[in-house]
Amino acid sequence: MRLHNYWRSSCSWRVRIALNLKGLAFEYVPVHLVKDGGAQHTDAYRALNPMRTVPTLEFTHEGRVHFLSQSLAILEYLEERYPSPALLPADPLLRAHVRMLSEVMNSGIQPLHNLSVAQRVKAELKGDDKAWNAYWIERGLTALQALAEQTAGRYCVGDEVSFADVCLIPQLYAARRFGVDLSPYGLLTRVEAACAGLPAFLAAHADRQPDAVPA
Ligand SMILES: N[C@@H](CCC(=O)N[C@@H](CS)C(=O)NCC(=O)O)C(=O)O
Repeated sequence: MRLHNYWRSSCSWRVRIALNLKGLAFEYVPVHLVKDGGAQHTDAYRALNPMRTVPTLEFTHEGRVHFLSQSLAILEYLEERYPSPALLPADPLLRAHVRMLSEVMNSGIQPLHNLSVAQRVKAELKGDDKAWNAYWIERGLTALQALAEQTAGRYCVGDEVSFADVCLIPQLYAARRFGVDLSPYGLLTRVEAACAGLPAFLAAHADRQPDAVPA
């Protein structure tokens, strides 16, 4: 498998964690989102992913090369193809809770602070992109924590790592990056601390990737 991704892209990071948790080796293919206007906008990359976003997972299945994008679709594919260890609970209701929390981040937070959105807020609307990002992240994390209170154990849903935790860790990194005060989010940062020591999470961390830029 080859993962076309970027070190501090939260969506890429989700897939790196899931691949690591499932023990799946992958080749790291960096896609620089900023340098020279962004490699995601090149014809070569658009042929793999017309949405011009990372991640894209490239792999061969039954003799054909596939390019799968949309991080949650990739997580679902990995879960079905490589079910152990499970990243969704067996119980249908708890699975729905995991998906609900994941979607809060996937469709309710990340798209609003995505690079191309923030770039337009700044360039076209002459707005404060950092304040814009922080606003949507805070609003989303407040909802996320209230929702997670229904199910949290050691992790977001019970005591097993799930998609929700896989989405949470990069989301909190992005929150800090945009100056969000995480002190009101005790439940979320407690789950983050529980994940932090797990090897799969450690290896997937943005700062440890080959294309990471030291602070
Ligand atoms: N829903 C997509 C979102 C992908 C996405 O927005 N990726 C960001 C990085 S986290 C990106 O590539 N942004 C590039 C840009 O906005 O130009 C997914 O989950 O994969």
